[in-house]
Amino acid sequence: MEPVAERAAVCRAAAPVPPQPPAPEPATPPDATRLTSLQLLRAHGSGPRGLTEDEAARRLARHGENALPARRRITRRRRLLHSLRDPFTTVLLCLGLLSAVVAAWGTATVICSLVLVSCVLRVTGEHRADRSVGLLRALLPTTATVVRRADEEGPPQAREIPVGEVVPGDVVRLGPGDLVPADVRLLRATGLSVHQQALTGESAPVAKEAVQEPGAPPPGPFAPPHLCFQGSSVAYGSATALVTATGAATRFAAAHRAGDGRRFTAFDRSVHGISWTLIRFMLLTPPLVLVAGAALHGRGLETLPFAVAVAVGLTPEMLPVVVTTALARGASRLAREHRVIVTRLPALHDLGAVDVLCLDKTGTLTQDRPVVTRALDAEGQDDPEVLRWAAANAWWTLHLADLPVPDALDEAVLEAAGEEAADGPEGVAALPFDPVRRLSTAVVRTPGRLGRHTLVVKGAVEQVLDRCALDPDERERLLGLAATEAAAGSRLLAVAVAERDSRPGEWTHADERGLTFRGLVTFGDALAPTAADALGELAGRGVGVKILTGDHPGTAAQVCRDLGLDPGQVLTADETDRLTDAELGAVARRTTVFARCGPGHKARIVTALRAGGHTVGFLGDGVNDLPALHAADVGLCPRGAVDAVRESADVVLAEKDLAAVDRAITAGRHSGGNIGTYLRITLSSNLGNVFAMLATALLLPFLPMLPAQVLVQNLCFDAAQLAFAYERPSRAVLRRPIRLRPRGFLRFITGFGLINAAADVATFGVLALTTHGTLASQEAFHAGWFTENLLTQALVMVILRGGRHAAEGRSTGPVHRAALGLAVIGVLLPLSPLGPLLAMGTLPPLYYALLATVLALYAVVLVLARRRHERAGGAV
Ligand SMILES: Nc1ncnc2c1ncn2[C@@H]1O[C@H](COP(=O)(O)OP(=O)(O)OP(=O)(O)O)[C@@H](O)[C@H]1O
Ligand SMILES: [Mg+2]
Repeated sequence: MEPVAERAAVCRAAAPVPPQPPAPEPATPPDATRLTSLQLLRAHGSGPRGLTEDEAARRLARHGENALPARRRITRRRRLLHSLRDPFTTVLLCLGLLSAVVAAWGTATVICSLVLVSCVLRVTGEHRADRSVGLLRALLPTTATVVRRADEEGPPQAREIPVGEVVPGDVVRLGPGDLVPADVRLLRATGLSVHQQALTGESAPVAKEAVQEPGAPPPGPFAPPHLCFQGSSVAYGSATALVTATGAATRFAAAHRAGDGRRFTAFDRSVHGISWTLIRFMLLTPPLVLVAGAALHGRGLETLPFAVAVAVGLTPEMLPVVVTTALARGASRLAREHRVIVTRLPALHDLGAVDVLCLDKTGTLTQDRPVVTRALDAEGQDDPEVLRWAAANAWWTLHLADLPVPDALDEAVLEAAGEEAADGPEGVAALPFDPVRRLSTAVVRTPGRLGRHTLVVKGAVEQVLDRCALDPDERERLLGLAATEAAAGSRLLAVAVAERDSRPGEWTHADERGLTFRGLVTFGDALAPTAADALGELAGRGVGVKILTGDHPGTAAQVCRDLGLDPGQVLTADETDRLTDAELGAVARRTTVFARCGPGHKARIVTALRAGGHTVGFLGDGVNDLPALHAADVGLCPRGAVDAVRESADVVLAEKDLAAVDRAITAGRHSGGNIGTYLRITLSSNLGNVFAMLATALLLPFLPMLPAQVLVQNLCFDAAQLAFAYERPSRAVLRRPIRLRPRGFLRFITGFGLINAAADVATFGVLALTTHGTLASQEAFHAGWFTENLLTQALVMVILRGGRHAAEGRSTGPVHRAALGLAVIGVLLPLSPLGPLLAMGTLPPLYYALLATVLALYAVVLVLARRRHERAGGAV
């Protein structure tokens, strides 16, 4: 390939604006929308030959680092505010306020301390997790190509620099898959389209062009066609542009300072869905207790602190802490052991829930190292002339469109053509490849015929044939020829040409018609070595794999067969276009291979699968995969993916290796499984306690527990349950997608909650018996109830934890140790000096003996219920 410096020289020769002497940078930013290109270059103290390195360094010191949107840090203050806005925290604070209003200062203080502890733990946890994500992200540097000079007299050199070092006034080059590093004004553009989804929500790429003297801009901050913005990326085409604003001064930063524009993912659907159900429960509890107290015992507002405490008892305050800790631990283990980087923590949970994984073919199932195997004419006979035309197309689209690097197919064509590629006819224009049209076109001077130009078009067979002058039979025959080649697993490019009179004006897509078909170039692309095994592993883990490719249906199907995956009936993107979203959802469920997909098709299929209730992961590396990556619950890409893809992926793999996806999914299930177990266990016992307390509150002439006791008990539970973040789940948990389905989940927590409540009520009977039926000693009752609650909680943790230690019959493990601690506190606290402080009395020894019997029975019932639940297919 031609060295970068030479290409910079080409750029200089073609640039319409003469070099400018350096001018000082303006105090206020010039108007990039209205000024002419020349005025704007001058206003920025720059020129088409770029800044000098010294000037760029000065500007970097003045303007600061050009941080990309996804990489901007969240401050601790913002994080704290965010955690206070968490629904549970809000409800807890309201309950605290309510307690303060009725002067229940003890309850109010305990609630506020709970909120404080959970917020502090959460903020520090998230901060630490984010810092490590940030450090890992730093291992994935994103670069921009700038044109700069060593000094005033030096020649312009195009070179890659970290995006953070781009400054206003820099001249940058953009190619397919590049992130737009800052806000820029286009100086020149060829077939440029950009994805502005992060800015405008619009998923289709938007065409952009250089306008030397702009008129009135269209409405909307991101609409001007001659401006591109940080936060967008190049879909296809190329450009040279002037940087007008960086970092916090960009329009994206201004528009998004307020919100973070997150999408709704599987994590939100499950954890948040459950949270809201609980909050409704919580809000219902205090009025219920008050009404019952008033109706049965004629109590008034004095019951309120108890009612509030019961509602607090229901809250899983530690949920955000357990979630963050479990995810952060999983993410750091993945990075350490498998070099897989999770760039958005909740994505790890979603990864554990993935039941459909969509893949592109090239580079994932195959190595994306295509090698030309044949060049054949329309009759299927070898014809080197076809390769020469393909090479002329590849060479001139690469050079005239300023593409930084050739794509893999072009590279293979140039490699196969060798010296001939450079010695071919001289090019005059190029329309670079775009994955929607699946074509690239170059216009060259016709060899030996003055005043004549030849249009050389190469691309997908169907698209090329559509532009050829052919009768339908011939077209069918040529499609058949291509299908035969594809059926052997080859990738294909069709080549067609047309001779035209030379002309001064621009060449456009409209010129690509009436072509003469010249033939096909076929490519071999070896299978990825680990793909076959990984596909088997994924199937074994209950993950359905779907291939979404831009390639020929025959090629895609054969690659699947070679890997031992049954392609079934291949669906082409044209066929999906004829289906409604609902129909596509149904068809997508049973289809494995989708061929000839453009970027929009890939995204639509992913969306249809998600709408059908699947949690979808998407793995891709090309710019044509970007919309689908955005549409999926989890976007994955290899480290070598184009910048735009890597910057928006949730999970970045060290290599293009499907086996790494399998490991990442396992890690996701590990963390997701722990979060699920935590939620199930915590909520079922919380709910059980609330049921029991409500029931006994109706029967007893006094409160079954004092508010302070409820809250201390709650604190003990919370501390013990942090252990779930550290547990190693059993292999059974890792065998299928982890999904918290709110309905099944609620059934679990009410079922096990009722068993828990039954144990509590049995204890109530025991207490009645041991205190000789008088129930006179309230303090003894409270102590007995407290001990029983903590012991049953410890039992539930051990029996329902489903951890590896449980499954493998071993007795150590974080949850086990925490349960033991809880049990010890449950027995000893009422007997310690703290007991009388919390108004707990001593119990007769007989109570402990009877309690042991209740607990033994409870354990048996729990084990039986767990078995039944597992037989019914439920997760523990
Ligand atoms: N440089 C190119 N010039 C012309 N046509 C091309 C070029 N690259 C690809 N094509 C055509 O476009 C088709 C689709 O390519 P695209 O890059 O969209 O998908 P892909 O990367 O092959 O597949 P996947 O989506 O599995 O990664 C190819 O099958 C080929 O026919
Ligand atoms: Mg691709």
